[in-house]
Amino acid sequence: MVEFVKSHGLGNDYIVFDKTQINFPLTEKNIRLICDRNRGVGSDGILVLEKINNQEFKVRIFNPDGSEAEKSGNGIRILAKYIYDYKYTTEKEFFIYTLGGKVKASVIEEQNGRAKTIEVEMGKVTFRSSEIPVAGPEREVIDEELKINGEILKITCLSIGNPHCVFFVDEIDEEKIKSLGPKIENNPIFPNRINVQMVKVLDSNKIEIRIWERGAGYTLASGSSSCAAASAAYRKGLVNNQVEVIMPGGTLHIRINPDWSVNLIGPVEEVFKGELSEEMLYKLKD
Ligand SMILES: N[C@H](CCC[C@H](N)C(=O)O)C(=O)O
Repeated sequence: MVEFVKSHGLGNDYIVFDKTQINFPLTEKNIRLICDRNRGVGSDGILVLEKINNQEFKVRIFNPDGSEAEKSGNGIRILAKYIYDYKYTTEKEFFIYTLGGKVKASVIEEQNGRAKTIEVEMGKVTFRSSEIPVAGPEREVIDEELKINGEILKITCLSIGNPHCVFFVDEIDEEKIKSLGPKIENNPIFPNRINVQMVKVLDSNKIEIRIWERGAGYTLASGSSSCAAASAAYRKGLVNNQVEVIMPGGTLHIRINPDWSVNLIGPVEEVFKGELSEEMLYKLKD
C-alpha cells in the first residue's frame, strides 16, 4: 500500500510520499501520471520525504512534467507541516536538505498539534549568470534585454537554489504571462530552463506577481518565485527588505537579510490523505 497526503500552500498543491513506502520507479512517466489532474492524483508537484534523524530530513521535489527541482518554497512548507503533524520529529525547528541546499523550517503557528504557519530560511539568492545559470559572459543579470514575441523585455535573473527570471510591469496581465511564460521558460539562454515572474510594485513593502513555473506552468502561488520577485525588486531599489507578495492564491511574507539570505513565512493546509490503488501501482511498476 502506498499512502500519500495532499496539501497546498496558497493553492500551489503537492502530493507528499514517504520514501520508505515508494515501491515504484520515480520516472518522468510515473511523475507525470501521478500529477495528472484527470488520470492521476493531480498536483503541481510531488515531494518525497526521507528522514535522516529527529532534526534532519531530505526531500526530492518533482514538477508535474517529471523534472526534478532544486527548491520549492510552498513545497518545503508543506513538507515541514507533514514532518511535524505526523510526528517525524519532536522539534518545532528542523533542517531539510534539498538539491538546492540546506534549508531550515520552523513551525511558528499551530492548532491542536497541527502546523498552520511555517517559516523557511530559503537560502541565499545570487544574481551571477554562472550560478543561475544564464548563458553568455559571467555577469550579474540585472535589467538585461531579452527579445520575446517581438517584444523587448527587461529581465533580472537570479537563483535561490532554483532559477528565476523576473520582469516588471505597470499593470498585471495574466494573458501576457501565459503567452510569454513558456517562451521565456524554454529560451536557449537558460540551459536548465527557468521559472518566470511578472511583477507589479504596489508600494515599498508590497508587490503583486503572476507566475509561470518551470515544469509546471501557471500556478496560483510559488514560494521560491515570491522570494525571487521580492529579491529582484529589492536589488533594484523598488522595495524595502520586508515585502508582502500578493498572488492569486494569497500572500506570502518575505524578508531579505543583509547577506542576501531570504526568509519566507506562509500558511499550509492539508486537504486529504489517500493511497494509490492496486491498478495505479500496476501501471507505475510496468
Ligand atoms: N517549478 C519550480 C519548483 C517549484 C517551485 C514553487 N512551487 C515554489 O513554491 O517555490 C522549479 O522547477 O524550480
